[in-house]
Amino acid sequence: MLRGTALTRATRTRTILNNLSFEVPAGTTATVLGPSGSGKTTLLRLVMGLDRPDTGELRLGDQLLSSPDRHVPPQKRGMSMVFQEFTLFPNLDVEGNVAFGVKRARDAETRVDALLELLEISQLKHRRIDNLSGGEQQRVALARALAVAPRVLLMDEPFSNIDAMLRQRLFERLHSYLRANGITALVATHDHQEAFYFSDHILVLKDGRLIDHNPPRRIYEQPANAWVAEFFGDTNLLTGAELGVLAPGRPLQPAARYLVRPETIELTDPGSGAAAATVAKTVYYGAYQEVRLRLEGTGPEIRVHCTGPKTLRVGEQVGLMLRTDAAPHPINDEPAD
Ligand SMILES: Nc1ncnc2c1ncn2[C@@H]1O[C@H](COP(=O)(O)OP(=O)(O)OP(=O)(O)O)[C@@H](O)[C@H]1O
Repeated sequence: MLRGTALTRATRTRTILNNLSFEVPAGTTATVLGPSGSGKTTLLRLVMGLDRPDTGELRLGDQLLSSPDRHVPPQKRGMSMVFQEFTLFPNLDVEGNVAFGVKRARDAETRVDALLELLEISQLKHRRIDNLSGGEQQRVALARALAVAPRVLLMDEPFSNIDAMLRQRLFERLHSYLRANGITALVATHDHQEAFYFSDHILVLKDGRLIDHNPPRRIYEQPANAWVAEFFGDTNLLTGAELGVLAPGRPLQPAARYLVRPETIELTDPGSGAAAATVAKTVYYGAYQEVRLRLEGTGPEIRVHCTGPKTLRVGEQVGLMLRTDAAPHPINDEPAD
């Protein structure tokens, strides 16, 4: 278990990490998600031991790694970190880079070859670093970090330079590899799709505070507040009174606000459903069509994601209702810390 307790890191003028407490169970992957400048890299550097907390403690299992008066140096933590800007050795080839920390191990060559294969860079084995693409260098950096068989792998935006198709494939393989080898991982990203795919838990950071810390489905369906709801996807934030129009008979608090995800609203033929609306705008996203609706009478604009072959057009009349299996989540606007 990697455990941070009340970690704070500040400069003279500002607080970068504010009283962070979290747990990452051994062998699981957690992503650290947040907008640019929210403190993700600082948290990873602190876990790696490249930076020290001003207050709080960091432990791996029973071992105290960091506290205001104790600091285990990075090379003694059994961790590897893949940085946002790659730090490869330009004078060595790909193999030399990946083998750097394991040269003396008996199975070094097999281990290096297996990692090159895992990350689809075997064909680059004898290439120089300085003529590789950004995505290729990223994979070399990842292979090098795994080669030393770390207990904990820290990755800062590890797939930012890799195209979507390859990224998906590498995700799957890396995920299985981490699981099979019992490696605990902490991955910083600002891409929520990447976080959904990859994580057992997501740590959501905003302005240096941990505002949500839960498995992906919980974060998407029952986020800590409206900001988290919006960061993780399109939202409708409706009062109980507004939502009641789409879901008659549901027990709702009229003045409370509810999160209603766009895919939990069903469009029906005009004249059917719970309410009537007109299509005000549509955007095509491939897997679904986003439709913005104006309810008859007054009321908020409603966003709906429609799948299937039917294309809706601006001005068209539709019926709509909350899906019977949807569970609207009451939203609390106070940060949950
Ligand atoms: N050594 C430092 N001195 C002063 N400010 C710092 C220092 N390190 C980080 N910061 C500031 O702390 C904030 C958090 O930085 P950090 O790099 O951790 O954010 P991030 O979430 O990783 O951002 P990005 O997604 O852009 O990489 C930023 O506003 C940054 O400018």
